[in-house]
Amino acid sequence: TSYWGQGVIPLTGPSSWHQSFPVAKDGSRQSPVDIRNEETERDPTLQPLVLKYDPRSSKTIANNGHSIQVDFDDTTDQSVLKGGPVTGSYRLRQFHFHWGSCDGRGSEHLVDGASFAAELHLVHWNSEKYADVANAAIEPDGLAVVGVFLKIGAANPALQKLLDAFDSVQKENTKADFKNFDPSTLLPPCLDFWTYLGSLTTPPLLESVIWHVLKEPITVSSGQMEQFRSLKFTANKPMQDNFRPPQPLKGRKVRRNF
Ligand SMILES: C[C@H](CNC(=O)c1ccc(S(N)(=O)=O)cc1)Cn1ccc2ccccc21
Ligand SMILES: [Zn+2]
Repeated sequence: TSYWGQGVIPLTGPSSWHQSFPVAKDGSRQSPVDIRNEETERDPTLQPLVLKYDPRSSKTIANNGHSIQVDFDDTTDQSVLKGGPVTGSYRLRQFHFHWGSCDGRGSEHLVDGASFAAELHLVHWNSEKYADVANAAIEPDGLAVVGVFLKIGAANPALQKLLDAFDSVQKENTKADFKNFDPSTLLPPCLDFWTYLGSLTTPPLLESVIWHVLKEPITVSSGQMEQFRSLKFTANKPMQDNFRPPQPLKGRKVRRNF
C-alpha cells in the first residue's frame, strides 16, 4: 500500500491489478461474475458434465502465497473433463480454493448477489488442441474451470483429508507430497452447472476460461474454514480474502443445463 493524501491505494489487491494488467478493466470476458439466475438461459443442447478423475494422478499440495493448490500429473489423459459446453477433452492440472476472513464471504462467483464461504476451482486445459497448460492459458478455448461453492454446514470428511495436510504447507512457497487424493470426493452428487466464457480470476487474468459453476454446493464447517485461515500469506499474514469481486458481464449470456 502507499499513502497519497487521505486515501490508501492498495497496490496489491484486485482494484490495482489493472495498472499491470489492463485486461482487468478493458477486457470483455472477465471473471468472476454475479450469476443472476433469472437472467440465465436454459440450454437443452448442453451435454452432461463428465468429470473422470484418477487418484493416481495427484502429486503435491502447495501454499503458493495466494492459495492452497493440489497439482496433478497432466502428462496423460488420466483425469479429464468432457461434455458440458465443450467438445473434446480437458486435462486436470490443479485445484485450489478462494475463501474469506469470515464465513459470510469468500466465494468468487455470486448467485443472485449471495456469496458462499469459499469456492473450489478445478482447473483443466485443452489437451487435444494445445501442448501444455501455459500454451492453452493464452487461448480463448484453452482452459475449463469447474467452480464448486462451499456452504457452511456439516464438517466435510473429504475436505478434512486435505486440511490434515495443511500442517506441512503453512508457510508461503512450501510444497509437500499429496498422493492418491481423489478430487471427485470434493464434488456434490449433482453436476448441474451454469456456464459462460470468462477469465482467470488472478493475474494475468487471461481470457481463456470456459467456466462451469456447479449449482449444488458442498458443505464445510466453520471449524474447517478456520483451518484454511491458519495458512499464511507472505509476511506471515493469515491467508484469507483471496477472492476477486464480481466483474461486469458486458453482454455475456450465462447458460444453465438444469
Ligand atoms: C496463468 C498460469 C498461472 N495461473 C493459473 O494457472 C491460474 C489458473 C486458474 C485460475 S482461476 N482462479 O481463475 O481458477 C487462476 C490462475 C501461468 N501462465 C500461463 C501462461 C501465462 C502467460 C503469462 C503469465 C502467466 C502465464
Ligand atoms: Zn481460482
